[in-house]
Amino acid sequence: MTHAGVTVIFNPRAGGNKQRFLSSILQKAGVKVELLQTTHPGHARELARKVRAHQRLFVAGGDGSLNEALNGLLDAQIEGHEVPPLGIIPLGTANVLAVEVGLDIRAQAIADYINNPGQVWVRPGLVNGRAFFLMVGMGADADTVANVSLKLKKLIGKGAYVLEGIRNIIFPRHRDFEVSIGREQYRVAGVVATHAKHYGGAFVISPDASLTDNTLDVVLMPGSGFMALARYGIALTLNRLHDQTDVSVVKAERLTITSHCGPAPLQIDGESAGKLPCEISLSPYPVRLMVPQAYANLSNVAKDHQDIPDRPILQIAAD
Ligand SMILES: Nc1ncnc2c1ncn2[C@@H]1O[C@H](COP(=O)(O)OP(=O)(O)OP(=O)(O)O)[C@@H](O)[C@H]1O
Repeated sequence: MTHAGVTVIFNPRAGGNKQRFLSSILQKAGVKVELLQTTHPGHARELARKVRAHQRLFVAGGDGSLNEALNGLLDAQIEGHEVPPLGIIPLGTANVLAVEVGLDIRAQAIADYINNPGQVWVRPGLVNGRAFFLMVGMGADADTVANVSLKLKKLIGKGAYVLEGIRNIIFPRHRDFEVSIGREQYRVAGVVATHAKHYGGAFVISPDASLTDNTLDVVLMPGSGFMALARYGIALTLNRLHDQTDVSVVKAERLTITSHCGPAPLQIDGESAGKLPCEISLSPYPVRLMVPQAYANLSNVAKDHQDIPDRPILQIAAD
């Protein structure tokens, strides 16, 4: 990759303030960066929209900040601009995208990645017009994200999600959805449409999913009782959710989901955002994601094997 200027969007609230860790990474990388600090939720989107294509843009924060920056790039693309490649400096609580692409979280490894990233093309997901890199979910997971105590998250990090998740298994709020994929209809208690293998950290939700595929894996969970929800939760922590006998994983480019239990919340890349009904598809605007070299090489080997072109095929006018 050529040595373009580096812009870093930093969320000082991600994962508690990790400014010192960021300074140490940038010092080790030895690059001069333009550092843009967010001052409010949604700010990363505004900042990313203005970063031009000749820069390399890194988001120092969690998956939520990365999602905002991704949406800023989508805004810029819709306005007709070329956009910069996007990378992650993982400072958040769960950092699922960093886990997905195998980015080591030690300062020196991140510094090496900043200086010498690989690159893959990704067609982000779109849900009701909002872009996502990782996943969109509804049911116990979205209720958990919507109701997690921010005070507790500050104190115990991911543990706050575990406690709220258990509460939502015992006292489920929303668990009756209808998923339409092509001509098929599924009545389920929970669903996650994922572009990533990983979920909630290092848990594997769908081993066949890939950020660089032109499909999403739709994980359908029909069981709505306490025992079923508890089993799904435990199976997820053992990376075995996908092979529960009542769970199915369907590959899809487009789906719609409606609620039979009122205006249920959505979680998008781990943040609570919007409510059902929703339409999910893949964005016609691909982005360049900066990843560790090993991940880029593996993706390219897989592409050679499957004869997939370098840049994703656009389907703007299709179906
Ligand atoms: N200056 C700020 N003050 C308050 N909130 C902010 C600020 N900048 C960004 N945010 C918000 O912080 C939220 C959480 O950020 P982010 O996802 O990056 O960190 P995290 O939640 O710790 O990590 P993860 O998503 O990996 O669990 C985002 O929704 C974002 O809108």
